[in-house]
Formats: sequence, structure tokens, C-alpha cells
Amino acid sequence: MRAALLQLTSSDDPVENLRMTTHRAREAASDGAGFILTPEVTNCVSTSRSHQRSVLVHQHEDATLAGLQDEAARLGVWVLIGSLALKAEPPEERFVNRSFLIAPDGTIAAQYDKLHMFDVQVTEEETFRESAGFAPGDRAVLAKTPFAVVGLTVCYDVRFPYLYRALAQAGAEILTVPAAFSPATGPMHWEPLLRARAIETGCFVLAPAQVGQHAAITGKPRTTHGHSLAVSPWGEVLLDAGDRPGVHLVDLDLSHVAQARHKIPSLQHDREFSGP
Ligand SMILES: O=C(O)CNC(=O)[C@H](CS)NC(=O)CCC(=O)C(=O)O
Repeated sequence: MRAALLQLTSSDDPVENLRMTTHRAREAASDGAGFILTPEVTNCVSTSRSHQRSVLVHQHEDATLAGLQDEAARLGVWVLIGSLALKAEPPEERFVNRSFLIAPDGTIAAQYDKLHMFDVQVTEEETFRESAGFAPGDRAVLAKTPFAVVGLTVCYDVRFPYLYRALAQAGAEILTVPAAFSPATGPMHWEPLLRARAIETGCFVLAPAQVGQHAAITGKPRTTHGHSLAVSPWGEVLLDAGDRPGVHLVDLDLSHVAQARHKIPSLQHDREFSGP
């Protein structure tokens, strides 16, 4: 299976972002990709709550979701929409940060709401309070496809290893970690966290990322770390997309999952323990 990680610099304009994502997806498919993955908040990177209120909509009326479902069907490929920022179902007034796996017939095979909210002061100047704007999900999601069982996660989730262990023990072979990682944490934390999740689960980890300076009509522009990564079940970095937007291809041999787990069967060695 050839996968394509789309490294994007989404702006706060969903119309422009759909145009760019579609363009990149067509390029990926013409390069032979059968599984195309986009970063967290593909539809809108924004720091302004009022701007989000004015451009974001509910899932059933979202043009990015509909557009990428059409594109998946037209190209006959699997698409992981890393996430879309969407209005939640009432009475919840916040948004949701929702990841979608789209099948080659254009239908939604799975959807997952990011579980862990990034409520962190990353530097003296920059604080994120994701939970103020976004309602967290409350369940882990696995999707069976003909090429692999896929476990869906998003960005800050990567810091909670038991989620990945639960997905792997339930059968996951590929773990997706679409992201918009902070430049304050990315250089030191991004790659080791992803490699650790791959090694301890014996899964492929695919992490398409937002990158660079994100244009914003309203609010402060944001910068993200980039370095979309594909990691093998043995922990080898198969692909590092660096710090520029683009299409990045990686060929996955799913038999490497069983090979890695045969060498180190740690997934079967959990113990019950008391304390601490
Ligand atoms: O708010 C949006 O538009 C979309 N969501 C994000 O960008 C989220 C929450 S602010 N980013 C992260 O989770 C980065 C985590 C991170 O950088 C770390 O764990 O170090």
C-alpha cells in the first residue's frame, strides 16, 4: 500500500484550504497513492473564536467533508481527513476536532473526536486552551479496511500512550496522528513521541502535519512544526517531510507489523500490578 502524507499550510479560509487539499490529493493519487492523509484542522487554522464562529459549520453541511468524500470516490482512494473543526451537535456550543476515514466509494468508514485537549502554556507568550473552544470526544475508534486495521488519534493524543496500547491490543496495525504541533514543543518531542508509539505498539504510525506560517484574515497568525512523519513498527523513520508543504509518499509493507511483534512480543506481556 502506497500512502501519501499531505503536509499543508492551511489558512483560516476553508474554501481556499479545500482547493489546495484537493489539488494535493490529485497529485498524490497520480503518484500511485491508495491512502491519502491530511493534517489536523485541514479546513481551518485559526486563533480567532469569532472567525471560527463565522466560517465553521456542522458536519452535515460541511463543504470540506463533502468535497473530500467526492474526491475519494473520484480517485478511488482511502482518505484520512486528519481533522475538521466543526460545530458540535447542540446543546454543545463548542466545536469538535473530528477525524474522518473516507472509503474509496466516498462513504465515511469511521469518525473520531480528539480525546485530549491541548490546554497548555507552551511559552511565556503563548498559551493554548483548546477545551475552551472544543468539546473532547470520549471514545477510541478503530476502522477495518482491506489493507489494515486503522486506529484514529489526533495530535496531543500522542502524549497518552495507553490510548495507543488499547488501539493496538484491539487490533490496530496503522495508527494515525494528524497534527498541528507547536514549534515550542515539536523540535524536542514530536519525533520521539511518534517513534515510541510505533515501537511499543508494533504499528505503523502515520502523522501528517500542518507546517509553517498560517495566513489569517482574522486573529493572530499561527506557526506549526511540520515534519510529517511515517514510522515503521520497528521504530524506523520511513519519511520526514521537513518544513515545506507538499505531497510525501511512503510504501507500507504491512507484514512488518507481525515481524516487529514477533521479535518483541511486548504487547502480550502486560501484567496486572498493585500500587504505586
Ligand atoms: O486549535 C486548532 O486550530 C486545532 N488544534 C490544534 O492545533 C491543537 C490544539 S491547539 N494542537 C495541538 O494539540 C498541539 C499539541 C502540541 O503541540 C504538543 O503536544 O506539544
